[in-house]
Amino acid sequence: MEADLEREVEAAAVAEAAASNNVDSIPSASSSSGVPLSPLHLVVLGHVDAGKSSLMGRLLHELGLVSARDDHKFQRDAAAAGKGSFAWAWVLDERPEERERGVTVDVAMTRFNTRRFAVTLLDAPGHRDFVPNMIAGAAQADAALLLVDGSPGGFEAGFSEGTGGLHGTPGGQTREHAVLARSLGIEQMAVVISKLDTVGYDKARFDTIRAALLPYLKSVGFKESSLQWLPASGPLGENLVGPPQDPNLAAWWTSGPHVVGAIDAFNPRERATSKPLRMPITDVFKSKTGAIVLGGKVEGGALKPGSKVVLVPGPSQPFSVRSLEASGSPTHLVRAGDSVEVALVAGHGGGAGGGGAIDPSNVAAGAVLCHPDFPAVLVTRFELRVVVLDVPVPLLRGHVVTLHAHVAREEGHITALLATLDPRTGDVIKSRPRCLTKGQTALVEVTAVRGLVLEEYADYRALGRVALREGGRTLAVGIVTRLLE
Ligand SMILES: Nc1nc2c(ncn2[C@@H]2O[C@H](COP(=O)(O)OP(=O)(O)OP(=O)(O)O)[C@@H](O)[C@H]2O)c(=O)[nH]1
Repeated sequence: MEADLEREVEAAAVAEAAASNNVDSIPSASSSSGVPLSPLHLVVLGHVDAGKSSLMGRLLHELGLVSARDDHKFQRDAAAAGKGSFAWAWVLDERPEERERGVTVDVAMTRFNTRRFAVTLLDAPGHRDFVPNMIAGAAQADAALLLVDGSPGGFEAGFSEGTGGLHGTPGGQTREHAVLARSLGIEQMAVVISKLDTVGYDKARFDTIRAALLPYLKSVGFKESSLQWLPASGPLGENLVGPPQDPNLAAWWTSGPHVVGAIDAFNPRERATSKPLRMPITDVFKSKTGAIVLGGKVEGGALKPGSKVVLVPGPSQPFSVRSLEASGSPTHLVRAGDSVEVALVAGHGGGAGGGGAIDPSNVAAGAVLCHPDFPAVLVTRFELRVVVLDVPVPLLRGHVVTLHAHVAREEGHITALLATLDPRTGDVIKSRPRCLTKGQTALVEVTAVRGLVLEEYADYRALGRVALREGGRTLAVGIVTRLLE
């Protein structure tokens, strides 16, 4: 991202760390040897067919998390469907839906432990049509694996630039995912180059892809020191949990990390425990006992059974937390950074079937659970500092856009072009420009049709980032500088 955005991101990180009171060193899970584990939300990104699902499916198998029976079933079902080569992907892609759900943001979520982390894995779809789901996944993530197809022509397809003009084609998802991930707050990423078996594990191909991709990743705001690079193959099980076995790869990949090693090399995120409770909702369902259960990641604050909460937007009366689950296990405390399921009862006590005032089908993905004394506000007009991406035509006042913020999606339009800015100093270059073109940094005013839960970025990073999209393209990404209405 541009230098000013970068600075703000860093300043906010320092402020957040200072405010977090060190409650954060309390771990929420421990490894088999009793070593405390930090939570890590990891999103897997990459162009369609880059090998994301196969890699993660095989990794779960290598970690012993897929039973032999399921393994067999996936191979058999995938083969029967004429998609034998997709068998590993089915581990993640084929999830039975047992519960009666209201909203679900369609990002496959799986948990596993590494030596240092209790990982919540978010497998985001690579197809362009599913970029909104990818945004929801990346918005919750602390780090990313970016899968890049190393086969002949594969990298080039994913890294293609869009063609300009109104009817031009958008660029590959390697580009779009990288810029979105960075703008949604992901600072550390491991680039995993897959399918090198198709070129005999040619080191030159690995080096060429790295040389082409690194300048781009730096230009969108990743620091070189926060990037890792490694080869791996999901279907062939190469370099996932141990050193490569194929002699052609082992010949030159001698001291670099394998996938699990790269995950363990990420830094844990500071937990914003001292901030007001904010939990954007990704999932709503009724438990077997009839209680309303909300799923999502706690971005700030903490919760325990008995805590009073409100849903914004939602019914005005508070609810009580009846029980909590984190990483699939019941718990008495959840804090910023945890992925949780919160069972609610009506605030005045309720019964087993309490919380009935929330109808699962009426909860929008992106509603936010808050403390009743510090509720979030629903905003319809706000100011954004944006970087304009690969727009087919210049952006004008009145431009209709889809707004993506944390896991929320809402229709809106650009109500004013306030100024173009110097990306380094933030100084105004031109007030009230007539249009915005690719690469410009600008201050714009945006109106949302129905309202979004947003925070000013300086106050609350996780709820202060917005992406503007239209017709399958990301037009601009930015941070919320002022809430106006
Ligand atoms: N030869 C080879 N094929 C691979 C490798 N990784 C994945 N594939 C194949 O590539 C195809 C796509 O793999 P997926 O894992 O479904 O790709 P994806 O990135 O999850 O795809 P989307 O979720 O649709 O974006 C499948 O046929 C895989 O078997 C690899 O390292 N080598």
